[in-house]
Amino acid sequence: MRFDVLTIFPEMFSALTGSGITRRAAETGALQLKLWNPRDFTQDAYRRVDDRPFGGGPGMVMLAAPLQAALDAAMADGKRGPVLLMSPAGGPLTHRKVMQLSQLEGLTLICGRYEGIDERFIARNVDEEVSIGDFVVSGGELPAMMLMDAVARQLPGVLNTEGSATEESFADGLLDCPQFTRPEVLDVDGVGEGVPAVLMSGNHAEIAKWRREQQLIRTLSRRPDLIESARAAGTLSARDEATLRRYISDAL
Ligand SMILES: O=C(N[C@H]1CCCN(c2cc(-c3ccncc3)n[nH]2)C1)c1cc2ccccc2[nH]1
Repeated sequence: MRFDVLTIFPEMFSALTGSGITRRAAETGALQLKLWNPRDFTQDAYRRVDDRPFGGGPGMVMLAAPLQAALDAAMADGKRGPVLLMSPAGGPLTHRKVMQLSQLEGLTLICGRYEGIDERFIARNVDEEVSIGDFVVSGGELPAMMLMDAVARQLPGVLNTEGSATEESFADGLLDCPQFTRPEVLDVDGVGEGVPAVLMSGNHAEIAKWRREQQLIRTLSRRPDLIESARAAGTLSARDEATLRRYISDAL
């Protein structure tokens, strides 16, 4: 999948292509990233990408022209899917949205800085605004990298075990179960903490049952809204509902 990203800080994206799963995805070509710096498309000697806001007020606003020239160059390099603006005002990035985006051939992401982008550029070019949460960070770059990381994990061949992508948290709308690894007894402040016996049993049916129950219990206690969504989506089985009822009655 091809990502075209407009940013005045292209060097930030080495965090995505320089390590881990997304580094391997970039090396194998599963994830293709092309960065377009509006500063490279300025016409003035100072390579200006921002200016003072009309109407006054603090800070600076990103100029439309350099962004437009950078976007036009990206499009000339091959139109790739919708143009998304990373913004707190956007629709929430959810697992469902990530799955939808992962089906596309490509995406163009706009990363704003300063106090924002001239609205005329947004109105003319942006298909959709996407938010990673109700908070403001210094620029759209980190939100863009989070979106690309989440999408890349859903691309064929990116995760080692196919099961990971489908089994990971949110894939079935629930939070993840607790994970344990060696040592079998972990010395914490002189106290040996063990691992749930079922995980050491080798009984894969019982392990799967325990993990599903833990997912349900964790989700009910931390994100009950996700239980309602899963119920509405019809992804809770009769056994799941029985587990939830048992947990609730035990908690009363
Ligand atoms: O686009 C905006 N700001 C630009 C310039 C300042 C840094 N930017 C930014 C994007 C985000 C962001 C993106 C996606 N999800 C959460 C936050 N935080 N900060 C990009 C922006 C800031 C803002 C604040 C309230 C409502 C809407 C808003 N849009």
